Amino acid sequence: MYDTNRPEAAVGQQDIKISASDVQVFYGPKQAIKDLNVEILDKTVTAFIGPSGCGKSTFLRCINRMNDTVDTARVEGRIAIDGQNIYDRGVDPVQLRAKVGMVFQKPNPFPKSIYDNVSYGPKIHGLARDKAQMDEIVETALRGAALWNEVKDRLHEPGTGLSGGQQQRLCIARAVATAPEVLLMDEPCSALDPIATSQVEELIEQLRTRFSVVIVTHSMQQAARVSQKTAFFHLGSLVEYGDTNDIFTRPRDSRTEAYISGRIG
Ligand SMILES: Nc1ncnc2c1ncn2[C@@H]1O[C@H](COP(=O)(O)OP(=O)(O)OP(=O)(O)O)[C@@H](O)[C@H]1O
Repeated sequence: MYDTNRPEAAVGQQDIKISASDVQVFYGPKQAIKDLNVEILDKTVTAFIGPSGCGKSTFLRCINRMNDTVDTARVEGRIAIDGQNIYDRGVDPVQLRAKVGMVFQKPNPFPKSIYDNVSYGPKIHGLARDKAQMDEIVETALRGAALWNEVKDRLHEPGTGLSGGQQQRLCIARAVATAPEVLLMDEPCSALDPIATSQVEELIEQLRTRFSVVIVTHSMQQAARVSQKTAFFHLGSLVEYGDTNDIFTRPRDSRTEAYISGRIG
């Protein structure tokens, strides 16, 4: 039913990058995530799938503490990156977000030039000594986001003047410019046409050679194409997590089976 003919051979014994234990998330009195435990691997694409409102984005946003910005949100439990609990008092969320980048559903470039969009993060984190080094960071990030050739002659034009697909790759360049270790993507292709979607999917395949990529997607075809691991969420619980191939061909839980066969959703 789904194309699961992906480079499985490339999935070996990767290290655990993110480890979540007994995570509960509340918005006011309402519980959005219940008793979540999961280990997400380095250099792997992990897809979060499940019906609308099941908590995929909520959990994704816990991984870089974006939920700190929601007044009513409360996160309990432990989420560790390389063994360090990101909710420890000493962790600075701004530093954390440089290490754990995020790309949103709707491309959201700053109202600045293409160059400034990409140099913004490196600038606030002091990653460049001088202009020459910043130029290099910007070029590397744009190349890494497969956008350099399209924009190299218009770096000082507004990022908002690019097409939707180019804007999303610009947002990916902006996220990769701070040399993150994890990239979180919340339905990154939902506003893109099929050509731009396949460019972003090809990019995801390249990005995972460098870091851990976690993607929320409503498209099961996309999850099957881009991910090696899949987590199925339902009503705030992580129901099933495993190799993407197994989830789509031999789901263990009847709720997963019902979702992938289109009976719930
Ligand atoms: N800022 C918020 N305040 C209150 N409740 C929220 C907030 N954000 C999400 N929720 C609730 O938390 C639950 C999980 O939402 P979440 O957005 O994580 O689900 P999702 O699986 O990503 O959904 P979708 O696929 O529709 O994007 C839902 O019941 C939602 O209404």
